[in-house]
Amino acid sequence: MIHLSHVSKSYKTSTRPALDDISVDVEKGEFAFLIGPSGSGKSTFLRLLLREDVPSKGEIEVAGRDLVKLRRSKVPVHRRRLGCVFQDFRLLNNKTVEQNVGFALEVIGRPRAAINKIVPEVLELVGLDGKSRRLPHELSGGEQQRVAIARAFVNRPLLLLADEPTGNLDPDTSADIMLLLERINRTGTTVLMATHDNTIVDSMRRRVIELQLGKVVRDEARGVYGVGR
Ligand SMILES: Nc1ncnc2c1ncn2[C@@H]1O[C@H](COP(=O)(O)OP(=O)(O)OP(=O)(O)O)[C@@H](O)[C@H]1O
Repeated sequence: MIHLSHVSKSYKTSTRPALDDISVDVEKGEFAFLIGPSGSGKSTFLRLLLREDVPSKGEIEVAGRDLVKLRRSKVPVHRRRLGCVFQDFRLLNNKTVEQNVGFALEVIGRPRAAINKIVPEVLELVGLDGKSRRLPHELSGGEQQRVAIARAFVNRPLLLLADEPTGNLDPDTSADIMLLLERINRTGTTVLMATHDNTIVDSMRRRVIELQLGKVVRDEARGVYGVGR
């Protein structure tokens, strides 16, 4: 699903590369954590997968697409096959829950009848049935993140990228969000999650890819957050 081969990324204004000769493969259906201290390159990694940027060196393939050769005009089609969730939810504040989720289908031209059928199903999956008419500010942080996950999942993406999705949530709410991401993973969606949350990583015992100063320093099948911590 994700194939990186000898990928480096240098920013013009920075002396050391943000990513330095990274080779990583993530298979279809995997659930993997991307961890590492601030500045280790996690966001850069995710940005390359989204094709928000291109590597300075190396090869990247996501869902069978070569992202280095991908034409600019094909980038939106690539992004539609991915779902994204962020720490700050990024909902449309003037739209209701169902409109936020439905919008993801509208922009790809799905007919209204399909949207009206799919949105309630996905809201039920994320545990938000009954709250479809609320605005984001009428929801708790955990509920807002559920809306963001519903929106990311409504197109049935092959790959879900999550950048610190529990960063603004308390531990109990974070655990609920992780159950939801696991449920989504069980539908066959590959999940890659960047996080600083050691409790979550330690409790899930999934694959851990650890970056430090732009290099992969650990890649463990059932890892914990910190070795020996
Ligand atoms: N647009 C940019 N221009 C120049 N340097 C950048 C840019 N974006 C990131 N960097 C540098 O690249 C390195 C990796 O940053 P990145 O944001 O990928 O780390 P991170 O692991 O996501 O950190 P955090 O956990 O704080 O979000 C850092 O040294 C950062 O200063």
